Amino acid sequence: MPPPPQFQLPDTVLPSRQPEAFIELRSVTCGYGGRVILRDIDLIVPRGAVVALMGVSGGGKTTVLRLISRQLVAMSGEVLFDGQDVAKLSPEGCQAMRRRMGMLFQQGALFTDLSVFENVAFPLREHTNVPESIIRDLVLMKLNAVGLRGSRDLMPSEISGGMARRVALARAIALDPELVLYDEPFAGLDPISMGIAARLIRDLNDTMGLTSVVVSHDVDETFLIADHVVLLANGRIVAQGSPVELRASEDPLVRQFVHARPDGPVQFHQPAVDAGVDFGVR
Ligand SMILES: Nc1ncnc2c1ncn2[C@@H]1O[C@H](COP(=O)(O)OP(=O)(O)OP(=O)(O)O)[C@@H](O)[C@H]1O
Repeated sequence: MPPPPQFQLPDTVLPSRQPEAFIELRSVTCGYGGRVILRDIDLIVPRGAVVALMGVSGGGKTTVLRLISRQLVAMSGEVLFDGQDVAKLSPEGCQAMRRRMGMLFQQGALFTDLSVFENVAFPLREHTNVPESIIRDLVLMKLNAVGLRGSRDLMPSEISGGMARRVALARAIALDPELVLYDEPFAGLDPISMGIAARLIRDLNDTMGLTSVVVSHDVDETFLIADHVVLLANGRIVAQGSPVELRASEDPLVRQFVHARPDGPVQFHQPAVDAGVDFGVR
């Protein structure tokens, strides 16, 4: 019997569909005071995606957020925001770029002397001249989006930690950003509040047409909502892929991370002199 005909499709028949990059890091090396923290990093955050930055403590996750928001300038390489090299922006250009970002940083606590309403209104009053009636509607819409319209008159001291995080989220999206950067949005939350916060990040991303970058240590919550997970260790991206791909990975470092094992390629003990020497038993 003759062999079946072989078909070879030319490469051009199957276009390689690259997602549109909203944020892109190209060969970025950066650090603080001459100390290199991230070395030759390439990273793409596609428009509309939820991308999670995860990995060992001190691995440089927050540093990536600082690069994107240009609080830190790379030693070499490029950081592109919607195609623009952020290092080349004028002070006005940088301000305009930051207006397109919402940031929910760990230390971004609420103003304790302002009500929930006033906390969310703050960026609108700072950065726009919209009349009071419109500010009211915008604030109530954002509070509604995080489920706290009814809590507008409470003070930060009168709400739970999980609610406070949601108010901070409403404040981060007050100016209708295109990108939201989250630094450890689940830290210190109980499991239920964590689940609510995670769902909110995903829902707001999709309903408001945002792009989100989430730094997190919480594998379960983050894997539930992320499209793409980037694992950072020792100043490099050591793995990346969808949550499903990372869970299925056989790579020892990925396995250690996903299954929260204390030992593996990342050691629990930092380098130290022999314990016997320190404890005087040898
Ligand atoms: N402002 C700074 N000046 C000097 N060194 C810094 C500064 N900020 C961070 N570092 C150092 O850079 C490294 C990476 O810090 P970064 O906060 O980006 O890590 P991370 O992965 O977010 O850590 P964690 O998960 O613990 O928050 C750490 O070794 C840290 O000590």
